[in-house]
Amino acid sequence: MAAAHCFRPLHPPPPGGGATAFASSSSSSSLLLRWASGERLSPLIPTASPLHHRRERKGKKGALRNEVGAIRPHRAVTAVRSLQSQGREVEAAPNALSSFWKWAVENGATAQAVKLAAVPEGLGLVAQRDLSRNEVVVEVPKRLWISPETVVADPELGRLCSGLRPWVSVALFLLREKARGVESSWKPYLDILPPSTNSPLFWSEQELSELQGTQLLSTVFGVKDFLRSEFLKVEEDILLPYKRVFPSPITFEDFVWAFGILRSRTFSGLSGENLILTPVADLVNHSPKITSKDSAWEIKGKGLFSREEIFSLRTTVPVKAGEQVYIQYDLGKSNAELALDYGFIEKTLDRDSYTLTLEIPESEAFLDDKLDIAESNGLGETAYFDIYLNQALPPLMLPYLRLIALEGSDSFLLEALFRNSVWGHLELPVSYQNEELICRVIRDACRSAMSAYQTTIEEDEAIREAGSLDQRLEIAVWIREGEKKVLKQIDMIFEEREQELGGLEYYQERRLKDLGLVGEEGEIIFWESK
Ligand SMILES: C[S@@+](CC[C@H](N)C(=O)[O-])C[C@H]1O[C@@H](n2cnc3c(N)ncnc32)[C@H](O)[C@@H]1O
Repeated sequence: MAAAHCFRPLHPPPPGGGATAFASSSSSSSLLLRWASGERLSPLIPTASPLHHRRERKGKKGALRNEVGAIRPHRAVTAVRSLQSQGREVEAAPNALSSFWKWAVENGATAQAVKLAAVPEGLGLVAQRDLSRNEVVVEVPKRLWISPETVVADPELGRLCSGLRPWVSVALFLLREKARGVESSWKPYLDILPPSTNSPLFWSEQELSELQGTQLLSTVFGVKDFLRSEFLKVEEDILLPYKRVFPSPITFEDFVWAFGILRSRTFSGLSGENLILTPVADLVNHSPKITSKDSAWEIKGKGLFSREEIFSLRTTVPVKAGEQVYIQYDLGKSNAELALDYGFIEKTLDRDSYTLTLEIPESEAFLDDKLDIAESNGLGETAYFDIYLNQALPPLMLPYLRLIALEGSDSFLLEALFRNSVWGHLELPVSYQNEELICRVIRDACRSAMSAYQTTIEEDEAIREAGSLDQRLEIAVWIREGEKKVLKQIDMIFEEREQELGGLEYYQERRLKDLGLVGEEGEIIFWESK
């Protein structure tokens, strides 16, 4: 199977490349569904990804005693000959770790009771003593951050990169510094960065083929396509014309690497202009066991009189000596998002999701009215609904579906007279015909999406249970199994609904009850004179 021979557009076809839209079999219907996930993720991609649970704003929490001792380089030097990165042995210069710690300390980084060490996740931070919750473990002064400000202050890149998206300018900074080799003052940091992660952005065609039929695959194609167009722009405007600044060629793969580094190493809430790489703090790994919503980081002033900002990383749970300090990267991310951003998944079912994309077709006779109603309720011509395993459907989904499916004799609800009350009506079944249509279209779409996968849920389970999977294959199997389970769940919800259609109460019946013309059991009420 060659799934990845080309990148798909930002609006990718549905999983497996089948038909994009599903018109209902009713010839009069214009209900249109589009199934894809890439569309929503991709336009947001330029902002580097959140790494950890969001703190409302970059907080300057006033002066804080610098209570941490300097990192002593010798503490960091564990016997690491090669860094194990995501199951792959990555050759690292023997002294890379110690050089990195020495460099970080010389530039003002401090750490409390943690050492840098090789861990199953690559590199990580290991507690040197018992740590309580909320203890500061790493502090990184601003001069060690790599941010859009760093680029602006750069004598060569500052001018060249003005006007670029913040993440693109930081990516170019990383690539320029990498190319400078020993000339770069950032070399010790660049030397410990992994050459890739297990994000599907770095997978081979053969590895990607294991994702056949998945939304994640569509998203990967969409992101790659987006990255390619960004790369072609910077190549034309900066890389080729300014050979003096970029003497050696920068490839698309280099650009994807820089993007992957930003995506996997920036903390939640630090995106756009606030995007920063924070060497040392960015070595902290994620644990699914940490479910605390407490933020692990803040930005504050260093010392009582210093104005310099520092990035401060804390524990969010107690940690025993010798154990790794972990944080929760983002409670709100699905497994597909975790895979794309960081190259791992959580083996918990509540991260499995499927994004349902619904669209009011442009050909729709009542497009303006439907759009007006959707917009008044915080939705648009296209709406995305993340559906999670074992969770109820998003509350706005059914009203939106009923709105798209309104036609024929139900169209009176679109009249201006109903504008203030129509959403309330759409929250409940409108008519047998309307409700049946949405059930049929959703179930058809589920079946069509399911047919695009090359394995069944049972086959994936068997593959997983057989064990000893390569990490990337394990991600692929988990993702495709999870998506199918969610699709099956959606199908079952609408199957049950289909069976209930005859017993549901519809708009006209509710209206007659409101007018007192029909009783609770549907019986006609007569007014008889005594
Ligand atoms: C912010 S960096 C953490 C430092 C990283 N381990 C290193 O060696 O540079 C995030 C990356 O660490 C790895 N990582 C973090 N938590 C992980 C986990 N729970 N399972 C697998 N990999 C993890 C992933 O490669 C992820 O992209």
